[in-house]
Amino acid sequence: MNLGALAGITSDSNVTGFALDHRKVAAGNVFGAFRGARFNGEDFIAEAVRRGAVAIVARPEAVVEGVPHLKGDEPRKLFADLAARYFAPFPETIVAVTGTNGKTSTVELTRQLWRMAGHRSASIGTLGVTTADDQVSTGLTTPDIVTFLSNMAGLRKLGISHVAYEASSHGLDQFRAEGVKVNAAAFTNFSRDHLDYHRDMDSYFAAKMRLFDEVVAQDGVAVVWTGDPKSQDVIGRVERRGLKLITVGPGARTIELVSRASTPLGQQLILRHEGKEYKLSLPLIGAYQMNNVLTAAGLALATGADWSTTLSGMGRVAPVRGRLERAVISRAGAPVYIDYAHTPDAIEAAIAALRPHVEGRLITVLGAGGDRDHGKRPEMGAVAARLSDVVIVTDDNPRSEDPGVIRHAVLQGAPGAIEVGDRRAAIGEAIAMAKAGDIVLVAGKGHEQGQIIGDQVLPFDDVTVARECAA
Ligand SMILES: CC(=O)N[C@H]1[C@@H](OP(=O)(O)OP(=O)(O)OC[C@H]2O[C@@H](n3ccc(=O)[nH]c3=O)[C@H](O)[C@@H]2O)O[C@H](CO)[C@@H](O)[C@@H]1O[C@H](C)C(=O)N[C@@H](C)C(=O)N[C@H](CCC(=O)O)C(=O)O
Ligand SMILES: Nc1ncnc2c1ncn2[C@@H]1O[C@H](COP(=O)(O)OP(=O)(O)OP(=O)(O)O)[C@@H](O)[C@H]1O
Ligand SMILES: N[C@H](CCC[C@H](N)C(=O)O)C(=O)O
Ligand SMILES: [Mg+2]
Repeated sequence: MNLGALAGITSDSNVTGFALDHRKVAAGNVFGAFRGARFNGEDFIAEAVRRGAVAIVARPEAVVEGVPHLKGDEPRKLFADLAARYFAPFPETIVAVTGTNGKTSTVELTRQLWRMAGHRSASIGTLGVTTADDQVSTGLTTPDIVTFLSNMAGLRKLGISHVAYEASSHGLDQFRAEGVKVNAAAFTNFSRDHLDYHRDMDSYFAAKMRLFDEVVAQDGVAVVWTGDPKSQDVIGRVERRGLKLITVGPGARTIELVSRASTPLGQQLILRHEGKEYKLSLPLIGAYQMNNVLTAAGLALATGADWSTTLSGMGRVAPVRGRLERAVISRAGAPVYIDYAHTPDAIEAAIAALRPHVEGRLITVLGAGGDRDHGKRPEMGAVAARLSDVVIVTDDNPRSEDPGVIRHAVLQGAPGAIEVGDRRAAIGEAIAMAKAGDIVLVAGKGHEQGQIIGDQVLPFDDVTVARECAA
């Protein structure tokens, strides 16, 4: 593609791609030079040009010599828009989900509901790029903008018409998922996380709200879960911008949750839609999974699905990997659940999901990630201690930090807890102590396949380890 046509300048250069990292620049690439958390990409401009970059997208103040300088006050946004022109076309129906917890679950459930309605659908998020036939990991929840746009274009080439993606606060803040038309955007909930990256809760919330204020199309739809303290705030913004609004949850206008009762294998819901009541047997346990299913149903309706197809789809959803996944039943008869809870609110939601099924004790195994929000550690410990009968504090991706220091921080909130650093030993101990009627919850890693220690990723899968410990 011609640079002149792409960027609206005079240039005959041929554009062969887009690069964010100067080490990945190939001849003919447009290089985006951005200031990041660790490096200033502007320091690599000269090197990128030497490697064959045909244009540089950077702040007006940056120094660019030898090739056109495409200037933007928000250079990541400009880069995204140019890259989108290069990678287009994209799937015709695209929706995004934000919120502290529930994004992965909601995009995956949306993908399933679309599929059951006869569409070729995909999701992009923490689990990678998922289609009906395949799952490919990208390493991040919201991939970098080049990966994001090339994946979107690739999905369209595969014949996928519907895509749901996770918009993390980092991703929104760094313009990592822009340039495609977003037909609908959903809000799941808001609570503490990522205060290592965002200054405070207000700026964390503001980052998420870019999805509704700027990213979703002006003729798009907002889907809001009503059961969160921040829901009204989101609804207010959506109404001010004049977006169409779909609400789901308690007191909601579109899909109202009238009542909910746990059943051994799931939950029985009464829903109200357009004045009529419907009974739904949801094959997933836990209130939080119901929140995500209803939000996914809101997205399905927002993108043209009819109610009866959506309702019957909700009754047939398959579990999401690593979210309240029952790994094994121990020899003593205690079920062992794996859940990706890694925030205080998520620990509370995961425990609340299991409580109705506990006859004896709830034994929770948890840790907290290294190089992430420090303040959430004692809060996670405190929630686990308050709501469980036994707590075992262990390691969960210590990354560059001393694992003992992280455990100590979690234990500050859970003074009576048992400390077992090695995660396999901790899971083993929980399973060994569990009796019939007890339930073991192993929180924090869900679908993850590795334990990150320093720069190494050691193979580790909670589900497999739980099965091995129970064997
Ligand atoms: C803090 C953070 O979000 N960092 C992400 C961000 O990096 P950055 O822009 O700050 O990059 P930087 O390393 O400071 O470098 C600045 C610029 O110089 C460039 N550079 C850098 C070095 C060099 O030699 N040459 C070069 O060109 C970089 O490519 C970059 O463009 O942009 C990069 C590319 O888009 C991401 O890979 C990187 O994710 C890091 C690895 C990460 O761990 N991110 C996590 C915290 C994250 O994003 N998590 C969220 C939320 C999780 C959730 O709750 O779901 C996610 O969406 O996954
Ligand atoms: N609607 C919800 N309300 C409260 N907690 C939830 C909700 N949905 C999920 N959770 C909790 O959060 C965990 C992670 O869920 P999920 O992976 O869907 O969230 P996420 O927002 O994608 O997380 P991440 O920020 O890591 O990408 C679940 O295992 C569960 O413990
Ligand atoms: N997307 C989240 C995942 C956390 C998962 C947990 N296992 C951890 O390492 O803290 C993050 O990167 O903060
Ligand atoms: Mg996720």
